[in-house]
Amino acid sequence: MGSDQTQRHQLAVVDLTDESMKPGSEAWVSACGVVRRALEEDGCFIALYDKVSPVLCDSVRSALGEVFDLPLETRKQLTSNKPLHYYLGGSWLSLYESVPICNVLSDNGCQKFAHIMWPQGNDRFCEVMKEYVKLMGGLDRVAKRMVFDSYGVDKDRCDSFLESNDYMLRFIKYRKPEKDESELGLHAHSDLTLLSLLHQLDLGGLEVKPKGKDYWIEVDASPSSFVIMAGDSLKMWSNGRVHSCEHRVVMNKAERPRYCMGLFSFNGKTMEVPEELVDDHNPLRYKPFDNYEYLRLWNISNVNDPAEVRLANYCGV
Ligand SMILES: O=C(O)CCC(=O)C(=O)O
Ligand SMILES: [Fe+2]
Repeated sequence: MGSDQTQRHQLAVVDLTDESMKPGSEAWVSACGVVRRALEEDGCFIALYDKVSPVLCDSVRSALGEVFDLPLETRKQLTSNKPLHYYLGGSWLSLYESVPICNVLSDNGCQKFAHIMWPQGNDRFCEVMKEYVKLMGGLDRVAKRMVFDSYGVDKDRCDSFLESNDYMLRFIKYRKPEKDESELGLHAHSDLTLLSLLHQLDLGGLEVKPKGKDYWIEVDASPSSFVIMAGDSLKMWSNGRVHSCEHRVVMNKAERPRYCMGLFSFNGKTMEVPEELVDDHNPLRYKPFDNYEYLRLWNISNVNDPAEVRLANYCGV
């Protein structure tokens, strides 16, 4: 281990602000290769994406503040019949807290959330969040199209897959640790998602462990970059080729609370490994997969299991 090794290993950066980045173009084909390698080796890459303007970022920071200024009892009202789509915090998550907007890309996702948080209404909040999640949703779609392209799965299949994707946005906050308290904001884990898009709008603290390595890479915070991570469900879809990104949050430099936004995607329909990803060298590893049933099986006793073990237990061939 050691800082030497860490410094030599840099996460891949893909510039999506580049106007020439259109499907089929040279820039696109080359970026698809970078994305595939990054997801297979590190489970993530950094997307530079300037569509979320500095003004919008400021408004999103204010929206985060507004959500966490509400009484705890109000924030805890966020429940859903979908597994893990509820308020998280307290107990073993001592510094971390997060509040979800479920079905956030549906027409009334933000309004439903705002209505529970502010029964008198909050039109400004809805306007800001709708604009923000539309842009983040666009980024998610570009990333998935790149993944499909890179494995030779065609656009129509990608479009029909995207239609059944379901999105949750989380407002995430970590309080500053007290003196003598652990600085671990969020323990090492991989997400159960297809993709997780993380926007460190404020302070850094996110760290990623590349596949098979024993060191962590710090991910710098920047309003114009997003961390795009593969979760267990994309690993399953890719027949195990994509690495479900191992990550954690460390609050060792924070003199104030840390805020972050996360867009998490799941699939609403049963998923199967595409035939393009199965051959003699890569025999089928997973049976058809129900994303929500998989979420339902998650619990505190398997939180530390590697994605590999969780997937093998749930849908291994
Ligand atoms: O706060 C972050 O940067 C990461 C959050 C995270 O990993 C999660 O909510 O699953
Ligand atoms: Fe995570």
